[in-house]
Amino acid sequence: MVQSAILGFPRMGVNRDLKKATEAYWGGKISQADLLAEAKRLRLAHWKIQQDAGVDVIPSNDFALYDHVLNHIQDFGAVPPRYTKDGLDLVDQYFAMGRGHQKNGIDVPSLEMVKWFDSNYHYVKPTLQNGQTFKLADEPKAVAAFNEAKEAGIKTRPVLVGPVSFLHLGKADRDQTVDPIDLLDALLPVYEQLLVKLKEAGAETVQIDEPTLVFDLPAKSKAAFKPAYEKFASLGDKIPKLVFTTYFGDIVHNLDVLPKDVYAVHVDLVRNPEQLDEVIGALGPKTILSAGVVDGRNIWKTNFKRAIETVETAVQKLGKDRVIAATSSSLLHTPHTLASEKKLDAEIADWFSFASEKAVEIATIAKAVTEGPAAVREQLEANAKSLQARASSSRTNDPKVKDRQSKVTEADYKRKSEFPTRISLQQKKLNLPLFPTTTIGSFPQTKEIRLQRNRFTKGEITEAEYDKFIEKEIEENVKIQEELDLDVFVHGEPERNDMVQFFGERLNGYTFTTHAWVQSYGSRCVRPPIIVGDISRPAPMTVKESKYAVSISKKPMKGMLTGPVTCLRWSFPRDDVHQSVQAEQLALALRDEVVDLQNAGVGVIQVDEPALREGLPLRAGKERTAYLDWAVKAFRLSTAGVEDDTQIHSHFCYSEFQDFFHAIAALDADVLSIENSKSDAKLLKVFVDEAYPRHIGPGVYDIHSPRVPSEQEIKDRIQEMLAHLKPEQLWIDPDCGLKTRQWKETKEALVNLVNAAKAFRAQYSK
Ligand SMILES: Nc1nc2c(c(=O)[nH]1)N[C@@H](CNc1ccc(C(=O)N[C@@H](CCC(=O)N[C@@H](CCC(=O)N[C@@H](CCC(=O)O)C(=O)O)C(=O)O)C(=O)O)cc1)CN2
Ligand code: MET
Ligand SMILES: [Zn+2]
Repeated sequence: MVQSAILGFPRMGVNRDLKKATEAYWGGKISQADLLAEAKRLRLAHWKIQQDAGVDVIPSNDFALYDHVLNHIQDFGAVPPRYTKDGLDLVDQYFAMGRGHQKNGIDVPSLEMVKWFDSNYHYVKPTLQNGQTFKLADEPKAVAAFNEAKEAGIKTRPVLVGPVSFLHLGKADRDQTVDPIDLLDALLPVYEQLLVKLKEAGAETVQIDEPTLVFDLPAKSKAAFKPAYEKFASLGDKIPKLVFTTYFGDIVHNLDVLPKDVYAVHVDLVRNPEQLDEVIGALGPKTILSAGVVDGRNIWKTNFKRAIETVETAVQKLGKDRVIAATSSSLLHTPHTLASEKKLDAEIADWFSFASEKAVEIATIAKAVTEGPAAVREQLEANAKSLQARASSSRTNDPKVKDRQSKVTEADYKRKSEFPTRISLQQKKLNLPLFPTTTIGSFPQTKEIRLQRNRFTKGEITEAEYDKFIEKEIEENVKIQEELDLDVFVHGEPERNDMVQFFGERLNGYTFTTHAWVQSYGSRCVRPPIIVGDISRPAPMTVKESKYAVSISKKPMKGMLTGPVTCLRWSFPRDDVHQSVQAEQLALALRDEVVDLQNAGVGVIQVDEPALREGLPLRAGKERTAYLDWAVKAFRLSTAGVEDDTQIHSHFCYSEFQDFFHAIAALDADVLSIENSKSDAKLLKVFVDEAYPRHIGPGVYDIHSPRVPSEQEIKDRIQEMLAHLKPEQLWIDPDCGLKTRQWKETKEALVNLVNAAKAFRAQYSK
């Protein structure tokens, strides 16, 4: 029979229960025992959902209190010494690595956190030492979770990040020179012990995630697969059978290192259906194919007909016992359940499927193949009807939008003059000092702000009352910035629930949800709005607040928008229209907003594109070139409508600019602010090597953690930057927006930032 399998389930719970519990624990409101009990309750609830849906293979150890890669860092004894020296207990040590720890005389920043492949999820980077040794934890989380499920009568398949991916996704610690992949021999014994323990606990199979196989790997990483999996093969029955799992791309270019003697190989056939034949051809003689046919990254109902055909194609070649029907990746990237959405238009809701619904889908698909379509006739018919209704719905199509797109010309992508002309006009108007200071946009989203917004959403206060409240917040933000003596102000974004959802709620062509939360990092979640049709702007979206902010401040005020590519990437996009078309529609809507802001007296406008880098196709080549072309064009289309003396800023909070520099330069933004504080100034080198001519503010401190950087630390950062950049092109700012921070630490950090900038200003204007 064809089994159904899920590669991972969202962790937050139906009401973001995990978020609430971890934040309550951090805030000292619940005990560690309470937190762990809540986590246990959630794991069990999530296994039950999958069991009730009829899923055959249910994952365990996909759960994490903060991040699953961080779980491995701790369980493998790969904790950098700065987190072990203070004697924190294991849970607090774990959170210290995730978010830093500054309490009772202990002061450690967090480990670096970066994007998980091309998703909006972030993982904690394994951060390794020269001569790193590994040691398996006394109670590895994978074993504990397996046993926990077993006690509840549920047999699960533990999930591990594989050794090659664990190392490849890691890095050498600051001042260390080790190439992580060289640590393979040191690491493998820990996997062996862990796999043996899982086998002893009763695990028959283990899902071993090696998604790095989808990359163009450096030779050393690629060569590491063979010894690693030969080692596992040599352990025979002492360890569970391995399901070698890849996702988010095709593995055709790396088939020469695909292990032949693993029990099963999983591939993502939603992203890359075309790899099916070649992968089958490269399987070992007994290896099972796990076919990823239900999308782990989007919320559209699965096309049953197509998914079943794909699985059947595999069955024809391999037989029913050598095929598993699975989700394409973990369902981590999808919301918990559609059942929570009480306000969605019924017509549109019928097009969606969230994690809990996908569990039913994958079980249905497996059943259809095993028992024949008659066994699930009703489900197949209902599915075909939904898909047909969506395809023919008038709500997806807007001829006016298409007409405007057809009229875009080359001139629309270009500013009136080149940068040197623009910057001198801007300088005349703005009159900024050397090393101008600014922030990235948002100020703390306080409990009070959320509460008032919640009351407004529920109709407990009127729009006028809510607007008044927001004005008061803006006023307060301006006052604080005056006191801090920053140079370019922001209004603070108090009116925004999220930088993407806010725009989704104001654009035609979008729909949005009330409960469809997806984990972004740690306890932080996003509610991606859903693009269902052609996009247009019915009315200005941000002008009211920015105009008000301008009217009450003596210093230049920066308007704040989310760029077209980021709006696209952090939404659930349509799957029936190419992403470039959706980006262009967003760009045209934003272009009107940019011009409206300028005409309302906003002289500096920041168009954030933090997701531009994350959208870069994972492999170099034609696809990447094409992406960069349309993504850069979308940004330029959204910003090029302004006069020369309007200063366009853009912001990027994900580093790794090496393979990406030319695209950033091609945006032609007057000022860039980029995340830098954790990347050891190395990333700046590319800006020097390429003689980047425009202005740039590499972040001087990490905002993801409540830790306050000292003035000296910030000065050291600035000094490092000056080794690479000219004083007249340097701006001083934090790494990213401050919405997740408390006011206390925000003010303290910004005081230090402004003082550091002033010290350099004094030094350089002598
Ligand atoms: N979309 C997106 N992706 C991104 C980022 C981003 O800002 N947006 N930033 C980067 C890092 N990721 C981040 C992701 C989320 C958050 C974040 O702060 N999320 C908030 C939720 C933001 C939000 O939508 N807030 C809503 C709803 C708030 C809420 O929980 N309301 C309560 C009720 C109010 C209360 O009493 O608190 C409820 O609904 O139950 C609002 O402010 O209106 C959180 O998890 O806490 C920050 C950074 C990368 N990716
Ligand atoms: N303007 C946005 C903010 O400050 C940019 C955030 S990028 C994730 O919140
Ligand atoms: Zn940012």
